[in-house]
Amino acid sequence: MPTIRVELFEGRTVEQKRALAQALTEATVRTLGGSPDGVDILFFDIARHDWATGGNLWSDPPSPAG
Ligand SMILES: O=C(O)C/C=C/C(=O)C(=O)O
Repeated sequence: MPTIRVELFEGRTVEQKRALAQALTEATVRTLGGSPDGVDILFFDIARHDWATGGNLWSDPPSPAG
């Protein structure tokens, strides 16, 4: 069964996650076949101070140079 991990910044609402779970499940079944009951969606809320891109934490203010 396909299992999809979604790692995202904390703060999204249950309604947003419900809508995303439904959209991802529909897209998975449409693309791969099978049953919606066979698709698992796992959400992982990540704090901005636990996520870095380009060496910079998302919790830090952007540098003046961009
Ligand atoms: O929007 C989120 O929840 C996470 C976004 C991450 C990025 O935009 C990135 O890593 O570049």
